[in-house]
Amino acid sequence: MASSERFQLAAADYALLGVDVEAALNTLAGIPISIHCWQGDDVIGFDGAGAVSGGIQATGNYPGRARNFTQLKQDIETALRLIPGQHRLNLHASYAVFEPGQKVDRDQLKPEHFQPWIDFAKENGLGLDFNPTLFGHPLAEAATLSSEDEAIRQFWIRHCQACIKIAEAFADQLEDTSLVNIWIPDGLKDIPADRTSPRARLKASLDQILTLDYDRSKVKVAVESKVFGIGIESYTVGSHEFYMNYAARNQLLCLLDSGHYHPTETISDKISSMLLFSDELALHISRPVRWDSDHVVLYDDETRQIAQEIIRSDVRRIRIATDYFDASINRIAAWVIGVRSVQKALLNALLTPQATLAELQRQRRFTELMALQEQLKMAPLGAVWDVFCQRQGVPGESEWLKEVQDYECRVLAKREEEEQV
Ligand SMILES: C[C@H](O)[C@H](O)[C@@H](O)C(=O)CO
Ligand SMILES: [Mn+2]
Repeated sequence: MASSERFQLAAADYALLGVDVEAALNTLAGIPISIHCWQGDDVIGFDGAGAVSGGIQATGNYPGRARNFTQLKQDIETALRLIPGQHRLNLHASYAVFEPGQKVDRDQLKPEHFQPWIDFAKENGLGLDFNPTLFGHPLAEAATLSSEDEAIRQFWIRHCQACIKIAEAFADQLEDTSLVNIWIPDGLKDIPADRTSPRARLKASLDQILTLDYDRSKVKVAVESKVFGIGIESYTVGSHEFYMNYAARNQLLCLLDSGHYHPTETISDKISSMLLFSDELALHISRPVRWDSDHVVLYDDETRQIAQEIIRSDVRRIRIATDYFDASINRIAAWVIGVRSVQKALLNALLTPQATLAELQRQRRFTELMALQEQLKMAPLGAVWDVFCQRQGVPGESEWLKEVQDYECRVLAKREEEEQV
């Protein structure tokens, strides 16, 4: 059966449930995802300041890692051709592009070091988001914004302020707001004697960062918590309670990463609570497997639940980003699978008869609610997704991988050969 016929049948099925498929497709086309640049090179960056650190790890050794701006840009362009819709690019400060001999340390970064990225964003109609990089650097070996060493703490404060100014340049040049997300790896391997002092120093550091004069209508600052990391198993300075309170008191965005909570704790359950108290919320959609392992996002239960909560709340108040890094598979495929999975989950949520389900819950008709929720799992989502891809000019489910494999032979394999010469 032709895809258009399958689509017509699917649309008719959804109409019986009271769902308007065309409206769902229009909404989906307008939801940007901030795609993390760091999947392309295993979070290494270009500034050569140090290997990835801070309790995060990209495991695997798949050939073809991007080694420089030109390669990473080419890989991102390839992935974008296989991802439907118009999106954003999420950069880390460690991806600054320096002219030969012009390298500066992270506290001295300026917008000019990101001009090639801004130009790239303009060419591709992308928004830009940003992250100070407080890991993979000699001054991040112990602690950063919570450091006992005043010189180190000030270095990272300057770095964060520099990043806010860079994001302001993104916003100005792209005429679009930019999110700056602060995540730090500070914590302790073993049982602390003093939990308060590092948190007090982190609070003072954030306060100092925010004394910077910047345009809050253009740059949105977010803070990202974590329950633990490798090597900091016993105590994380930037805990959820710390940042949730800090964000609320300072009108910042709280960023929820799906890998940063206890294994049975889900961020899908947090979205509705957060939005009752904040105008906006930021998300890192990841896939933790037993720990914050940053596996590629799949169309799995929690991703679907997150998407349901985004759609049931207000998608315009939520800044959605991906965050994972898998070095064991083709990195372009990793981007494509992860971002398309988030989009499929959003489509599924948009094709859900939300009002009917909510009414069943309100009337406490839980048997019917459960039966309908199960019925919906069999709904013909795939036929609608294929047409979405077609209309957006990207390959469908059974077609995109061929293009990645072709790119692997033409481009990625050559990188390995060049590296060996
Ligand atoms: C590289 C990112 O900034 C990092 O993944 C951070 O967002 C995080 O989630 C750390 O676990
Ligand atoms: Mn994250």
